[in-house]
Amino acid sequence: MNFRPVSRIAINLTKASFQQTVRRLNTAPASVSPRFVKIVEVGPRDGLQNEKSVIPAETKIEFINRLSDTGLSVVEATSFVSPKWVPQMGDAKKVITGIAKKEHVNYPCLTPNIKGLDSAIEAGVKEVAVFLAASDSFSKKNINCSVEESFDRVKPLITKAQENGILVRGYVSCVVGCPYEGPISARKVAEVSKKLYDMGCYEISLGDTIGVGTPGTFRELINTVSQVVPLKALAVHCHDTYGQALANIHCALEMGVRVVDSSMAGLGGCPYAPGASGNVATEDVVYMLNGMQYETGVDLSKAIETGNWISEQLGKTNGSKAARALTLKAAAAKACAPTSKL
Ligand SMILES: CC(C)(COP(=O)([O-])OP(=O)([O-])OC[C@H]1O[C@@H](n2cnc3c(N)ncnc32)[C@H](O)[C@@H]1OP(=O)([O-])[O-])[C@@H](O)C(=O)NCCC(=O)NCCSC(=O)C[C@@](C)(O)CC(=O)[O-]
Repeated sequence: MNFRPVSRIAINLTKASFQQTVRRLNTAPASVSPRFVKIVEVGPRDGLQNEKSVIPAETKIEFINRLSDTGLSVVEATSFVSPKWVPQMGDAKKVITGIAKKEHVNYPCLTPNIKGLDSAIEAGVKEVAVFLAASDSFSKKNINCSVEESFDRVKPLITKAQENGILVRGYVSCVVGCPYEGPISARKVAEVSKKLYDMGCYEISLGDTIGVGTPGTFRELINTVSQVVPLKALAVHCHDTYGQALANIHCALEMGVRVVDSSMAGLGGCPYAPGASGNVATEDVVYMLNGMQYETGVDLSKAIETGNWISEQLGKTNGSKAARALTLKAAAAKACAPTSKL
């Protein structure tokens, strides 16, 4: 089942009804089927932003096109951030205008400020994401302002995006721990999440930026945040530094969350989160969800092909365990198959 893209529907609405309608439509999959989990693929953005070698725009474009063919309904494509801060994303316009956009896929892009939003609008982007943190120290390192100042920065951005019929997703980073401050309280995360939701973000993605969470901390986190933001508007974004990502996602699913961020081949990491590893691999998430009879719309074999392809382009081993196991299994089966006689 494919997730219904809302941007083209929402664009004709009056501003007053925009926010409510967007929320209703974006949470539709869960209400249509409680077994549907929306996967937000962040590989082209979070996955590649921290790569040291320059990745040609053509490779990024082909990556996104391949992702669009796997059945994913959301592929976060790039970031309109300062190239001085994240050089790898300096080709945002070339990438977003170069892809073959599919009707059933949304292609959100990160925008930290009005300048980024303006560039995104110029490039025809229909959905953007703002990214804040629950930790002042991380916020200062990542976007050069405190958490409080970041609200002043994104408020006019959200308003302008809505005036232009553009959807806004909100990220909250460091939801369990901060690389500079240590543990972060669930109450602080709830406070930032509620403020972002009230400002008009249709979905709040809870980012365990350095992957320190466990099902214990995730349970407390989701319990606390869901008291102020509806569960159906929450997503989880788990880095896998301590090998806890799938367990944390499982915990979130059991609590009713139905949106999961992940990155093909487990690529990723924030340049301003030292020591953090990649995101949970999309292939591993799909494998787990298939086994639990959840629906994602994602074709696992196409996802594995795409993850293997991008890993080859980057000269890396595919970080997905499911992809490695299934690729080896397929190779072994091929080697054992009787050769046909000519
Ligand atoms: C927010 C700023 C811009 C503040 O950075 P600043 O230095 O305070 O900004 P500024 O307004 O003083 O501008 C500095 C220069 O950047 C330019 N500039 C300014 N804005 C833009 C823009 N949008 N696009 C292009 N250029 C821009 C601006 O024009 C100027 O250029 P100059 O005049 O010196 O030539 C900077 O800190 C920044 O870009 N940070 C982005 C960092 C980033 O992308 N981090 C990774 C994404 S977050 C993440 O990965 C976590 C997440 C979401 O995945 C969830 C999780 O895991 O937790």
